[in-house]
Amino acid sequence: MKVGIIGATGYGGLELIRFLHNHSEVEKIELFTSSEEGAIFSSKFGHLLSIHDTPLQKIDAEALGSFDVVFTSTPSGVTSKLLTPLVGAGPKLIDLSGDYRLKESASYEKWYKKEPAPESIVAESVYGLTEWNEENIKSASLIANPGCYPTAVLLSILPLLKHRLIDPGYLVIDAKSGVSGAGNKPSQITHFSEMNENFSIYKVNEHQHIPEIEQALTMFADVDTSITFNTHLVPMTRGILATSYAPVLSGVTNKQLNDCLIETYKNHPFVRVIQDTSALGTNRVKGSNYCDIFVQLDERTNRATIVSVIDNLVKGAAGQAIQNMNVQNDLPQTLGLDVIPLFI
Ligand SMILES: NC(=O)C1=CN([C@@H]2O[C@H](COP(=O)(O)OP(=O)(O)OC[C@H]3O[C@@H](n4cnc5c(N)ncnc54)[C@H](OP(=O)(O)O)[C@@H]3O)[C@@H](O)[C@H]2O)C=CC1
Ligand SMILES: CC(=O)N[C@@H](CCC(=O)OP(=O)(O)O)C(=O)O
Repeated sequence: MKVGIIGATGYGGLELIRFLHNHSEVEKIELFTSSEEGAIFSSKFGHLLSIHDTPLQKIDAEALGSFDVVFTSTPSGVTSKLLTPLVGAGPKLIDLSGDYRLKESASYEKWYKKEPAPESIVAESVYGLTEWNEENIKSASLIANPGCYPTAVLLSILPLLKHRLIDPGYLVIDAKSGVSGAGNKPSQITHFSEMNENFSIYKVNEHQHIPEIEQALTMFADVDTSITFNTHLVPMTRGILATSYAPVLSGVTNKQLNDCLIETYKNHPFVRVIQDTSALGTNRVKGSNYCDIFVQLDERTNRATIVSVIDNLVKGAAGQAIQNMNVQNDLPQTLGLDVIPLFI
């Protein structure tokens, strides 16, 4: 396959390159830029010396039309403008931004405060939460890859909601992310001297992933609810840990909660149900496409504590995007992604 990456110089783009380089069905990877046309990639990113010594190319819809797959790993609001000319032009499209995830334009405008993508294109796009939408992904021409937080949260709570084991009315989700989640553009909140030795909350009750999570709960678990969801920045580079709290429904046991997760994911290689909290942390998934999940019933309060961890740049972005490319092209889901987490 011939693959193009728009936004290759960003963190998501670099991770796409890292995994696609080892993908046995990818023969060619070409890199596209909005700002650095002609620059030799490895002179900008020295770790790719003798691996990607090719020049960055100008984004050109006509040239991209001849590719089998095109990934966009560019900012929300910008992406839909770049992708519109490519829709229906030939390549299968996989977008890592938020531009095609929300089905209602008004919701996108409200939460992203940007101009929405054309409605007809959004209607055609398929939400790429791989483990939950495989059949639709197979035939998708445009995949809206999920956000990093929604990936972590949804994989852990969807089975329990779908099987009516927890109460959807009182879902509280507390999520923490490493700084690479904010991309490569420096800002006040990610400035080393203000982020280091600091643990902060941001976008309180107004994170753009709230409507995405709620939409997916309706789509996959037939649950219509409003969640409390808040996000925190942790002074580390990679990883998300999300803890969700929900009352269990009458009579539900700890075993039922765990059995539900184990049964749901028994044939899904990237989701691991963890029984022991000493094996739960962002370093257990770092650099890999795994999502580790854990659930425990607090019998004192009758509430479930549900935890999930991912690497935001892999299962939360580039890894899941390649997993989706594999499904879309009838390849084994693990192709190119079969790596052991970094751990240390
Ligand atoms: N970081 C994360 O953990 C996750 C990110 N995402 C989403 O994936 C996308 C990429 O994220 P990430 O790689 O972190 O972002 P980065 O900010 O690291 O990189 C984005 C890249 O997009 C390109 N770009 C910037 N502005 C424009 C523009 N106006 N027109 C065209 N290209 C532009 C730039 O490359 P160049 O200048 O070479 O064109 C830049 O390197 C974003 O939409 C993000 O929200 C999703 C899940 C997780
Ligand atoms: C740490 C950090 O800042 N993380 C980002 C996640 C970015 C992302 O995935 O946003 P999209 O929905 O635009 O793809 C955030 O909280 O906004």
